[in-house]
Amino acid sequence: MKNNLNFSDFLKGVFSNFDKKGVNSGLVSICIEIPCVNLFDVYEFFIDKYSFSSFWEEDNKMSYIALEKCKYLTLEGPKKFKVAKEFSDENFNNLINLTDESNNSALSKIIYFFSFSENLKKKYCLFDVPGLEAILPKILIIKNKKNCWLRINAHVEGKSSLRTLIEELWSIRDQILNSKNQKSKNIFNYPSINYFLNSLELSNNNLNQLIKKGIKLVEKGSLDKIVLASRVKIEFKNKLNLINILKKLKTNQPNTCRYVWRRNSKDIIFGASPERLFSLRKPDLVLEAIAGTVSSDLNPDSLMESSKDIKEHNYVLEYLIKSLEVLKINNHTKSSLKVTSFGDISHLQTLVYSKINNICPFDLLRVLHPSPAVCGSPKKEAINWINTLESFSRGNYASPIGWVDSEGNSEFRVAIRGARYIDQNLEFTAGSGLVKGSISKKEIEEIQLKFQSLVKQIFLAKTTK
Ligand SMILES: C=C(O[C@H]1C=CC=C(C(=O)O)[C@@H]1O)C(=O)O
Repeated sequence: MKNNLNFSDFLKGVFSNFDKKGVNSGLVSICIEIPCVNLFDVYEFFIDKYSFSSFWEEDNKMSYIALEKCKYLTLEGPKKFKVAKEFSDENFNNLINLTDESNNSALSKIIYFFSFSENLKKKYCLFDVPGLEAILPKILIIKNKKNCWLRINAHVEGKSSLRTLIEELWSIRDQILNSKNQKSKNIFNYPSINYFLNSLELSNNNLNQLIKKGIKLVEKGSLDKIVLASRVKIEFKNKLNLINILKKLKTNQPNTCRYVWRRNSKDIIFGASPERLFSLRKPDLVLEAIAGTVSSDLNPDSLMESSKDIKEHNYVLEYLIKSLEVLKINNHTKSSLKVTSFGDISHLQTLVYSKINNICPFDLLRVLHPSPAVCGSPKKEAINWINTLESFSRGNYASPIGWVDSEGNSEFRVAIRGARYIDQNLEFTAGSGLVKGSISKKEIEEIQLKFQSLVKQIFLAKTTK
């Protein structure tokens, strides 16, 4: 059925559902199952054809490519989670589903990217990002294990515009099925890895000062924990081989979520995040504490004996559990502490499981973000110190990126281990958690390790397919 689906039968089915809805116009959503495809082939084929796109890939879980915006909202100011919820409610209420999909993975989705915090630096610059971007994508190509779907959302006025939309869906379906045979012929001519690494070295001086100030704060007891970050900008005039970077990240950084938010060809955020903020498959909620770091080249099990790393980790874990209490979620269980490898880097990890009924993803976001994994403890004081000490506005670094579906299921990651390609530069940001007992040399090495783990994948992506 997936392969030999017939256009006129499909058209008839959608028209008949449209008639049953008793409307003549509105925001419609149409979905078809398609044969299993390789998302990299598909993304490579479409990436230059659409200005906006987003990519999301988790190992053995639902993954997608979103192309073009059907509905779009951006916002500044403190009400971003409330407004994000309103956007979600309004669009999912209005969306007229003209096809039935029994599989949850295929449901309509709205995708979100928030900024870390309000821009308190008050120095608005050209490359600032919105506090909230919420997008109902026009096209969604979804994959979960061996199953794939294509979904299209658009406003239609009457049957003839619905027919045009179905024809467009059908044409995209044909292009997806042929995308494997149409590889791009771009030549990617990257600078050498030494060029990247030298630029990272140059950032060391300022970083040293920053980390020392952070350590002083926690040693004095002004804060229990603070996560301070460094930003390195490298001129990058070449075209970015994003697909190969994603392939490298998938192979070399397992257990991460590979993400892309491509505002247009000149502004692209990408990375591979190890940090899940939450996963909600109603009623099951999973929170994840990831903090405490070691290079996977060293003995990762040493983390289990590092009191400094365990302390750093426990601030995150305690915060997650407190957040559940704030939301009046009283029952939870937690996994035992373990070390998980994400490629070059290993972290301490604890999972927190619970069941929820009436709590929406935006309540979770409001309470959970920013956790001490990327901010500190106490939260307010840590944010103030971050704004005082870091010389840049974090923008989307360390902020929630994810999706919410029409049933309220949701998944959010923290946008770390990434870079922003902007105005012919590559901008890397990475940080490290400081607690009593942190040693500045080690924290700087940790930040360098985080930079290098991504730089390596970008460099490796320049030639190999
Ligand atoms: C802040 C970052 O990592 C966080 C996530 C995991 C482990 C971390 C740590 O051990 O310091 C950080 O809290 C970053 O990669 O920029």
